[in-house]
Amino acid sequence: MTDIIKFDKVSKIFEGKKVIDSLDLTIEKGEFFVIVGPSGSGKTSTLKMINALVAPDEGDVYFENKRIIDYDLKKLRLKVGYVLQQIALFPNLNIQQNIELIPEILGWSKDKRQARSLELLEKVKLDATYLKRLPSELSGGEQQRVGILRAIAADPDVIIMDEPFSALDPISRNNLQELVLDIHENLGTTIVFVTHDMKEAQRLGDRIAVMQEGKLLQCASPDEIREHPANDFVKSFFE
Ligand SMILES: Nc1ncnc2c1ncn2[C@@H]1O[C@H](COP(=O)(O)OP(=O)(O)OP(=O)(O)O)[C@@H](O)[C@H]1O
Repeated sequence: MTDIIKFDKVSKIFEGKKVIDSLDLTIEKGEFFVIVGPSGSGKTSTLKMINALVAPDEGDVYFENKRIIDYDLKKLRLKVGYVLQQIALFPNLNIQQNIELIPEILGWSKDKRQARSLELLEKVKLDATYLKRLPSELSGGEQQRVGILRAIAADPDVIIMDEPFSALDPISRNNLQELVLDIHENLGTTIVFVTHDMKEAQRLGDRIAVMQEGKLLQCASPDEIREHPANDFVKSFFE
């Protein structure tokens, strides 16, 4: 296995408080990596370092063996698909335009873009009539499906997802968990997924990083954590 992302003694200070504390973490290519922890533990800040929305105050984050700070920002962001909790489709663009945003920036031809949109919609069981609809004409679960398609449309090297399903009802949530597992299995894309829900973490993750107050408590497979929790906090969080 090769590393795709590496955190090397990374700290972040916000308003005098160390919200990430000397984080060492390696994410392997093709892995479904879940970061879990209570509110305020530093999950989102950690995730945002991968697409340079947050910069470390100490240490370095590496992407494909190159320091994030040495990347051209636009190039980096094209390599990293981003799915947010709030459904972040552009409300005035139709579904097709939303999905084709990055392929268009990358200069794909119209035919290639359209073929990709149709292929992706089919993957999530939405028919071609959805192409011309506006986001407001879709349910929350459907919008989040399209949000995921937009993130994967141009085959990014990594998809980062920040609590993408927490605003959805349990059925949509379950369906979308299946969808990302399916995408992961079929495309083999590295996924870094933030959640505060340990059940979701166990269902999705090849490995889980458990954070508390900016510190990494344990990083291991779900089975390993279940069998050998690093401390009482991890144990109770897992139960
Ligand atoms: N831009 C910012 N300015 C100041 N403080 C911030 C900023 N971003 C995050 N923080 C603080 O850093 C700490 C960690 O926040 P972060 O969002 O990374 O945690 P989290 O584990 O993702 O939490 P949640 O599950 O509630 O989203 C929190 O105390 C938060 O208030």
